[in-house]
Amino acid sequence: MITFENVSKTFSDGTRAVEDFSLVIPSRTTTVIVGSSGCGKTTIMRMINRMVNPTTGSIHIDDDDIAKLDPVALRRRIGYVMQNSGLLPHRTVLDNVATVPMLSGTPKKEARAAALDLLDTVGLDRAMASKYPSQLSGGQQQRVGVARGLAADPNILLMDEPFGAVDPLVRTELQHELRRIQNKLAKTIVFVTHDIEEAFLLGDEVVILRKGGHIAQRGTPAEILANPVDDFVASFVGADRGKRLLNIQQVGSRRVLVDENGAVAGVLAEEAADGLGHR
Ligand SMILES: Nc1ncnc2c1ncn2[C@@H]1O[C@H](COP(=O)(O)OP(=O)(O)OP(=O)(O)O)[C@@H](O)[C@H]1O
Repeated sequence: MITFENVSKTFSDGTRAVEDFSLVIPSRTTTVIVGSSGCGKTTIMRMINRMVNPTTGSIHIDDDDIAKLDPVALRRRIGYVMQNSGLLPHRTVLDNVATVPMLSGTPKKEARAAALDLLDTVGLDRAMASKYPSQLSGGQQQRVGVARGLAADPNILLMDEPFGAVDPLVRTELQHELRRIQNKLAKTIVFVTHDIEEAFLLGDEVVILRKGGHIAQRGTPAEILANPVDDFVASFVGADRGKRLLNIQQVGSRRVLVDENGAVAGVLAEEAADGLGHR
């Protein structure tokens, strides 16, 4: 569990990035922090591993006040995946993944063997192990980035717009891959994005921010969609434009769901079961 208590951050140039932010992030679930550019998402995330220190307030990981922990040791036990993978260009894929465990004292052979297993976990062919980052596609680089984030077997994984720079098809693939990995590993994932679709797909809990890190609403995707608390949230999730409204349309003996443009979104599950399962 990660607890923010009345956390504020004012940068040295006077920018008040985050004002009085309080949040409890439950363990072993994915919490997505979503909001427009500049609302403070990255600042909030970076305070968890002390890449940024709060001006006031406190952050606890379970019972530990992180201000009292050594930042380097803290960073080594928290996975971090960023938008442009941040891979070391002159190291192979395998060594990029094995580096952090080795810095923490894992013997080289063991770290490399674990890194190969991690390539399997993130869906990368082991043949990629000896390649250099520049020889990989953007999507493959992000997979390596995820493997590297998981390499120290951290309880907490911070992900800062990790799929923001890849094309939409690969992005969808990576999002589904992350769901698969999370179903298996159950880490405490804090994921930052400006994309509400991504937030709803990945988040067990979604936290929608306004500027200054003010929480507009938090809840499960279903709770937020069913009851946007105000016009800001309704607009952010597209509910105000009827974007989320599905209509039931009769097609022969079945009913399908269509979106606001009349495009087919799916079929009701019990009818699909009747129609497809009991033929
Ligand atoms: N090192 C810094 N010094 C001064 N101001 C900063 C610094 N880092 C961030 N800021 C400012 O703090 C505010 C919040 O920035 P932050 O990067 O947390 O937002 P964000 O929601 O992650 O935005 P984006 O989606 O564009 O990355 C912005 O106004 C930003 O310009």
